[in-house]
Amino acid sequence: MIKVAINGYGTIGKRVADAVAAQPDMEIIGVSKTSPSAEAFVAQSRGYPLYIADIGRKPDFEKAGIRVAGSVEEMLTRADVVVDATPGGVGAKNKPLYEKLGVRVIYQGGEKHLLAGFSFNSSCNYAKAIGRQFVRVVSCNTTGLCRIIHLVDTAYGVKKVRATMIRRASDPGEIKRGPVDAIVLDPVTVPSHHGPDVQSVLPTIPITTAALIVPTTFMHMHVVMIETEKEADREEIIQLIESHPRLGLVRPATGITSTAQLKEYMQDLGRSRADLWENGIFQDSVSVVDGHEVCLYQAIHQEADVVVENVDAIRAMIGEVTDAETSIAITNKALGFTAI
Ligand SMILES: NC(=O)C1=CN([C@@H]2O[C@H](COP(=O)(O)OP(=O)(O)OC[C@H]3O[C@@H](n4cnc5c(N)ncnc54)[C@H](OP(=O)(O)O)[C@@H]3O)[C@@H](O)[C@H]2O)C=CC1
Ligand SMILES: O=C(OP(=O)(O)O)[C@H](O)COP(=O)(O)O
Repeated sequence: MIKVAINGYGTIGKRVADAVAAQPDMEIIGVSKTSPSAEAFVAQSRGYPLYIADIGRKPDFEKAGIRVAGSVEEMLTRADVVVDATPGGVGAKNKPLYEKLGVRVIYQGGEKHLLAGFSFNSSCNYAKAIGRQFVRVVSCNTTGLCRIIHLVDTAYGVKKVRATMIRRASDPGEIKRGPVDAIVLDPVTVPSHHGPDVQSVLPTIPITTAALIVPTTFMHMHVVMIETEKEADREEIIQLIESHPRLGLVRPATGITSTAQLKEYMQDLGRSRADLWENGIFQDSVSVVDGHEVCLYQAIHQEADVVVENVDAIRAMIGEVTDAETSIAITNKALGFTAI
């Protein structure tokens, strides 16, 4: 069993922990937080040993009725792989400790590519992660872009990509973030970080991205336009999406035309935390213009799509499963996840 520690048991960390615990070849040996808030109670109820960054705060946790297993450093020494899901920038501060202990670490998209020196997406470059000490799972939007661009590139060759990300303002529980009544250009300049981030996984893809933030919490929405080398065919693209384990089709018959309805659909399907792990590609939006430009809308659930990628990254770093298809199949099966 691969021993996994989650350093940072928040929005992403708590989901990765549950996904890891469901795998046949992995176990959670500990999760960490800095403060005794609700997620600490969740960790305790799930039976995950809880470690804390500042051991001097142990009495605060114990007063709240939360058992503390030890310090983060103690947790790290017991792990084969650490998933660092601390807030963006904290992972960089943790690196000297990881280097000192010689432990394998997966960073998240809030950290810079150079911190790990390798950016990961299961469908694009799984095998290149084998044996690495540091890997970065790219951000949620970048993950969604990489999945669809790689599919189209493999089928037709990609000449150029243009994508606009309409981004959710905050995660549902983040009460202090906005905007409440605005459309924010994030950033005002073009490209947004997503284009260069896609190139950190798919270096040969010419891509320009723009990003705006709107006052919602459910998911991001992408407008994607991909110019192809070879002539593309709409029905064939739909079939390719249907056979991809991390791409889903939002079918016209569902009547779903929004992120809100898609989230409700996941909830009603009984998905853990109503999570959409796959790209939610609106089938009716898939079009081919002039034979060489693939256009589509896709919903990306910011809290969910990177979770399954983290699980595959763990397996790749350990190197016992050497191909992406096998790892993806194990991950999906353990979660009971079949793309919509
Ligand atoms: N949320 C999202 O939509 C997505 C986020 N990401 C990336 O994932 C990473 C994590 O983001 P997210 O889950 O949203 O963040 P959260 O703020 O939800 O969670 C961060 C967690 O880290 C803990 N923490 C903070 N500092 C430390 C520390 N020094 N040592 C150990 N634990 C610590 C926090 O505990 P406490 O609360 O007790 O301080 C909290 O549990 C970021 O890089 C982000 O960019 C990627 C894709 C999507
Ligand atoms: O990885 C994400 O978005 P991104 O792909 O736009 O960087 C997550 O939604 C986190 O975004 P945030 O930095 O607004 O919390």
